[in-house]
Amino acid sequence: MKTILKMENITKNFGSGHTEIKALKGISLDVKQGEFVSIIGPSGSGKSTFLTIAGGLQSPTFGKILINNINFTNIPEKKRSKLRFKEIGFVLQSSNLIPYLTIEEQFILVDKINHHTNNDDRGTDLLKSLDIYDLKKKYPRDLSGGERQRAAIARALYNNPSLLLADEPTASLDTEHAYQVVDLLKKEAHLKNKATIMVTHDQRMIKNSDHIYQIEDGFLSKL
Ligand SMILES: Nc1ncnc2c1ncn2[C@@H]1O[C@H](COP(=O)(O)OP(=O)(O)OP(=O)(O)O)[C@@H](O)[C@H]1O
Repeated sequence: MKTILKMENITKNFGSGHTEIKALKGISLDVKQGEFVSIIGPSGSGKSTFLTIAGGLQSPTFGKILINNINFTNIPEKKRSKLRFKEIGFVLQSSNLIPYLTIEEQFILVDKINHHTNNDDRGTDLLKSLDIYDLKKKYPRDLSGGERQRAAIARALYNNPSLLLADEPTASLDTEHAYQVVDLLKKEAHLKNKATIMVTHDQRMIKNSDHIYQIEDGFLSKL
């Protein structure tokens, strides 16, 4: 299977001098098509920093990132954001839905940006599999935190990215919906060949992952 994400010796420092924080200390990781990878670690260990760097939302201090064999670290920002939009789906802790669009309109926006025609079946399937189909005409502000989170997951998947990066996707969900979300992410990885990384501190969610890693104090190790 093709390698979708390749991270080589990634370091991230914040600040300088005696206040410098070394958040990531030389992390290397390959994720292939169809792999579901979980990363666990305590609060402050560097999980969110790792994920945002993997997706090009911030740059590493040192090291190299390749997405589908394209060097993500040294291309111009305009090209990087285009590639990011096409290839990467983010599920972030703050749900990144557009506040003035209904849930179904969020999908239409994705199509417009991509110059695609609307794939109603795909949108319907995703909303149904996350139990939020009946909410499709509502705005994000009218949903509960957990429903918003699931809508953000549906939108990230709708775009059909080759790499899916999910930061604590089950944090605001009850147990039943948490398992439902993880099952869907796994299914997308295995059946639709997506490289998926889920960062979580919930040990219950990492069962059946293809690989499990731990981040501790800025270091990544395989479990
Ligand atoms: N923009 C920033 N400026 C300065 N320090 C930062 C910044 N972002 C993160 N850090 C620091 O880097 C370290 C790793 O933070 P990060 O948010 O990646 O941890 P985390 O494992 O995701 O934590 P949590 O589980 O609590 O979300 C922490 O010490 C944090 O304070």
